[in-house]
Amino acid sequence: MSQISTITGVVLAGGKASRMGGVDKGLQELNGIPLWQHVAQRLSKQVSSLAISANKNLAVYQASGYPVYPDLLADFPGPLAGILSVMQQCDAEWFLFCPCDTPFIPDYLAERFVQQREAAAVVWAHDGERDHPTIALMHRRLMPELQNYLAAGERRVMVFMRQAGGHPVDFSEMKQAFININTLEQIDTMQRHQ
Ligand SMILES: Nc1nc2c(ncn2[C@@H]2O[C@H](COP(=O)(O)OP(=O)(O)OP(=O)(O)O)[C@@H](O)[C@H]2O)c(=O)[nH]1
Repeated sequence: MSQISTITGVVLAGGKASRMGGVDKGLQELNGIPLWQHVAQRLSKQVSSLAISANKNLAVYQASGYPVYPDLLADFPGPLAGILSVMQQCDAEWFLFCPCDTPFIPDYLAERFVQQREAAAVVWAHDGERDHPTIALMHRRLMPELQNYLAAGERRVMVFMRQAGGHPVDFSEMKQAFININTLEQIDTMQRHQ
């Protein structure tokens, strides 16, 4: 993998899932498999180790054998809080973050991120239409900047990543792989149309 030898993949499963009525989104099943596992299966083939960021049902996630890192910042909700908390608990250099609600991510995410990173400390996926800032390859040297950003009351992922000198990486040929699931009705519809 050119200039990056090891990457820790992280499934982000620690959100509130308010659009699902507050259930644990990662544990909702699509075709009999929990959403987080769909992502883990695709991600684990691309990285040297895998971890899970979760805040509820920790024992269920831990039963998978992967390390599970809860958020350490109770007052800082949002994906960036999960990202920072993982970096504080896991000393890997490079992380490939991916939300638990994108079950069809490409199997060449890491490869393309590494190839097209140039010198950036963070890059994220762009599907040709939309940015996906929580699908991102990120270096731990951004930790202090991220800490300051959150401490200043900021939450927006995209704003932070641009400010940190990052850039999007194009995956427009695989736009459908970035479908994300936010409601239980969406899961229902997908299963009915298969
Ligand atoms: N660790 C952690 N992950 C989070 C947090 N908030 C969101 N995420 C994750 O970030 C990804 C994108 O989250 P969103 O869909 O924007 O938020 P959500 O809480 O999952 O869902 P909504 O409340 O319906 O917006 C998902 O994988 C979430 O699990 C958080 O506070 N901590």
